Amino acid sequence: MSTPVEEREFQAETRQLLDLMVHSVYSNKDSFLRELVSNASDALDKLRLQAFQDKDLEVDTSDLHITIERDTEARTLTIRDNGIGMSRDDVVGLIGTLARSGTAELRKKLADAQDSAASVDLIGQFGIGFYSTFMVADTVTLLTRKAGESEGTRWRSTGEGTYTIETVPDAPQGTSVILELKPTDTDDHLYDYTSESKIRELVKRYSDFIAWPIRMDVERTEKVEPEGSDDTDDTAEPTERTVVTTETLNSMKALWARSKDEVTDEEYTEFYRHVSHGWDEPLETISLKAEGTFEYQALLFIPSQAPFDLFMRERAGGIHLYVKRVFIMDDCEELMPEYLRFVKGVVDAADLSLNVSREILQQDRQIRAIRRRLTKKVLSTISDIKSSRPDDYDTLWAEFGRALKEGLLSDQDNRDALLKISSFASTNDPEKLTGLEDYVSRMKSGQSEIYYITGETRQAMENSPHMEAFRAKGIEVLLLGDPVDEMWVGSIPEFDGKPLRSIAKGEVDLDDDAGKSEDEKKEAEAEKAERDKAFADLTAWLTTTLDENVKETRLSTRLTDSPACLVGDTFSFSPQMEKLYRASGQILPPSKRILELNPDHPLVVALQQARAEKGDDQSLVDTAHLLYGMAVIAEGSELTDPAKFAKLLADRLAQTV
Ligand SMILES: Nc1ncnc2c1ncn2[C@@H]1O[C@H](COP(=O)(O)OP(=O)(O)OP(=O)(O)O)[C@@H](O)[C@H]1O
Repeated sequence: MSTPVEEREFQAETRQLLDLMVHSVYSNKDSFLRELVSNASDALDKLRLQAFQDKDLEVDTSDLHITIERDTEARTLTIRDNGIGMSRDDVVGLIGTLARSGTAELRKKLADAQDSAASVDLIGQFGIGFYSTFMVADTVTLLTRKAGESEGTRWRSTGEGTYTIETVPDAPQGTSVILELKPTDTDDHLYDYTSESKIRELVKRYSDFIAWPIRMDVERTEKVEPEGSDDTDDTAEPTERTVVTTETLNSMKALWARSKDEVTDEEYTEFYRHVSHGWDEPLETISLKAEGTFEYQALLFIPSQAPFDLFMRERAGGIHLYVKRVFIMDDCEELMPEYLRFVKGVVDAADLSLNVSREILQQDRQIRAIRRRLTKKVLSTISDIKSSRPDDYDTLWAEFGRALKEGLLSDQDNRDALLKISSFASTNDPEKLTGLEDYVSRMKSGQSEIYYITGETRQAMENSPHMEAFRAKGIEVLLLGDPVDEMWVGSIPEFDGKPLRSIAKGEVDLDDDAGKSEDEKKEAEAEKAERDKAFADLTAWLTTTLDENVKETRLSTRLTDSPACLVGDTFSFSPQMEKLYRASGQILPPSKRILELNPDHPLVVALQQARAEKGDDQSLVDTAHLLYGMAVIAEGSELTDPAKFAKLLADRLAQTV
């Protein structure tokens, strides 16, 4: 039964996106066909799988295919499939709104995009699938019926604010998208999409590998022998007639089953776009074939651009699983560790059941073996890119480094490989990142540890008091500024036999004892003991006075300019780590740290003298709290009671002006 035609409005952000399409400045308008064929192919995959899993579903899957129909007179192009189809609710949810995760992100980015060129970049990042039809069509009609349902849905829009939707009784199962084409305008990259040769070219270029036949009616001229002609009459000329035949335009060859030298870069790129729903180019293509106990083929891609949802909980998956060319699922998490979630592609395993479920996959020995091998292969490929294509490596690291570093925490087996392909900011260069091997090659003679500091910004880390002695002595320090760095760095003891050491924890000894004689060493020790003794009263008094926050006070060897700094025990949490834990809702007991004093700083020297003269005077107690507060602020941490600190400071300044 038909329902009345209902007119609805697009969501605001959908309208904005459509507006971008209708008035598109995106030059590759041809790609609408790839998007529609890709959707149709997905719909056929889904139907085949559903029919296999649900024996009660009454559908004919004997001739699943895609048809392209051209009408040169009416200037329409129709892309039809007999796949899974959509219910009315599906149409409203999937086509009428931007229902996918990331909508908020897209909306924000569209609002931020200053000009149309910037918006076009967003197309590459988000992929806009079905809406790309409005680049080439004035009006788009979608007629669809879901497998197993009796009624269909017709949706129609000009892409300008509203669409109409109605229930129709007579839609064939599957989906047809009918495009009423804009006039041809080659200057605007709008070609004649009713032309046989154009469609042929586009299918070949974008969709040749699609596993389902893409059929189109084509006209052929045939010679016809004149009627009544026989062998004796050779004067009669043969005439010609036009016949219409249906041709399959694509080769349907699974790209992953072909050897790398048989496939062009362009074909790989199009396949990558099909599996990733991306519009960018792959940075690297990895083709892999395993024979023997577990037979499988894999075709993997490292993208050149991170998807917007790389760090979102609900993100689009990466690896499609096939079993002997039959599509099984499009997000097979079991085949790739979480930290390599940006890798896209296909794995076609020979020995799995078509009925395989997620639960089975999680237990499956073969899947685990494939995952191990794929992980190693991706990491070794990144390592190759790092050594042979530094610019590509820089892109890769900028896009995916944060995700890769999660592996340092979660993937013990590949930790060394991951450390080797990782890069970090360092005091060695204001911009260029460094690898650990390079750091080690620059280590000073006598330096046995790899030094690092963690913090929220490069500036805060570089200006932290902990850095002073390292700067003065020209010792390189890695600047680890990602929240994920806090997580892994404490769990990795060393690289290449060199311990990783936080400059904000434990005691540091930067004095190079190697060149000293025994006598010189003894002399230095005696000097230190004497200084400790001279400041013993002050350090003990500060520990008691600041008891709430400080567990020990000692003289520092890491300060040159600041009066004091705070350090943790070697295995304690850093303040940033505590903040992360607290932000994630964990309850941590308040932690106390060690206050280190710079015995050469005038403030510390004056405080020591004042202590000797005034004892427990309240003004000295205030100075102690100010000293502690300054140390907290200088390392970039937050004061627990900033108002109290500000008041102490104001009172003190009032006495000096
Ligand atoms: N031919 C079709 N048959 C069945 N469902 C379809 C068809 N075309 C689109 N859909 C449904 O509509 C959804 C939205 O399609 P759309 O092309 O906008 O985005 P997408 O394919 O999910 O992703 P992308 O935007 O990255 O291409 C699809 O995910 C699918 O569920």
